Amino acid sequence: MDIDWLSGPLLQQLNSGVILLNKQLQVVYINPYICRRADIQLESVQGKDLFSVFADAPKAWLSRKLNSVLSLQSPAFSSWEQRQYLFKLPHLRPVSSANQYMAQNCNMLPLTEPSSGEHFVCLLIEDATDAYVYQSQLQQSNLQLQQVNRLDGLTGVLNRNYWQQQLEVEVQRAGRYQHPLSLLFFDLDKFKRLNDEYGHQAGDIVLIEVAKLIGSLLRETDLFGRYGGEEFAIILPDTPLEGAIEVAKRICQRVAATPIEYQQQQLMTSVSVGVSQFSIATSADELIQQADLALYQAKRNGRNQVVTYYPELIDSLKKVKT
Ligand SMILES: Nc1nc2c(ncn2[C@@H]2O[C@H](COP(=O)(O)OP(=O)(O)OP(=O)(O)O)[C@@H](O)[C@H]2O)c(=O)[nH]1
Repeated sequence: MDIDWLSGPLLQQLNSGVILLNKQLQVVYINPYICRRADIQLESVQGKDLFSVFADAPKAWLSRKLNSVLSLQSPAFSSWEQRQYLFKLPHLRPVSSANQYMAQNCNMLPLTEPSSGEHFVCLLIEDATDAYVYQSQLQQSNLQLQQVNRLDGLTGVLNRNYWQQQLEVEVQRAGRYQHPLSLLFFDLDKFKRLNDEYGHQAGDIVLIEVAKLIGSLLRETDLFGRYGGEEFAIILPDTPLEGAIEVAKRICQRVAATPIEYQQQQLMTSVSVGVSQFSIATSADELIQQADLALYQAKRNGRNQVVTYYPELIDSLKKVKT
């Protein structure tokens, strides 16, 4: 059966793009799908160089690819994942779609006219905008999920797991570049009493507000995490001991001076802070232990104050415990 009649209507109605080029990469044919989107008339572009018709196409890369299809007589493919688009064409998704141009998959096929033996290259262009948009949304959701997995659900500061990973990173960085690094450990004072007196919900609000207040006193590069129930920790990169003590004192003063609104009541709280520094401590674990010991000492000294770790502290605490 002769099916020559098929090609005309098919090319007219095909829901993908077809561009036929000769060996000089001049336009022989462009189907209506592309003409409509590129706002061109076939008659006015026939015989013109592809890159004069589509001035934004990646000329060096695409002409190399098309010439290799012609010389090797083997097909080539360009995916939207590799190059989002070859030709700047509008897509048919709603305007709200973030992607301005049609993402494209493009097959490049070598063709030979049977009677003359002349070689051509045919580009078949498929709209891959849906796949592009879905993948972008997926990446966005994964990113959000990753963020959520790093944060403490109640206070929004870093969770313990992620905070500890960051401490390892910062300790390695400080060791490698000989940068100062300090650590603050702090714990709300008499928090059990506050919970018992005003209820657990009031306790939660206090944790949220204290975390917010302290977060506002820190630098962008400081890493603020929730270590346990009412215990928090802050990594201060590039911060020597004196700077860390200053931050710790500021935290102590501001928390003690800031009432927290809860059901028309003003709740007062305070924190005790332990400070340690990388140089005396030589690992992440040691930094934590030393800040924790200093915090313990701050509690023993009467709370609402800052204590810096010093090596003799271990002995004095051992004596207390025995
Ligand atoms: N509301 C609330 N309370 C919490 C949360 N996590 C821990 N807590 C409470 O925090 C209290 C901690 O009590 P303790 O360890 O005795 O410490 P403290 O009362 O603060 O006493 P000091 O630390 O010695 O000043 C407990 O009552 C816990 O139930 C939380 O997420 N929300």
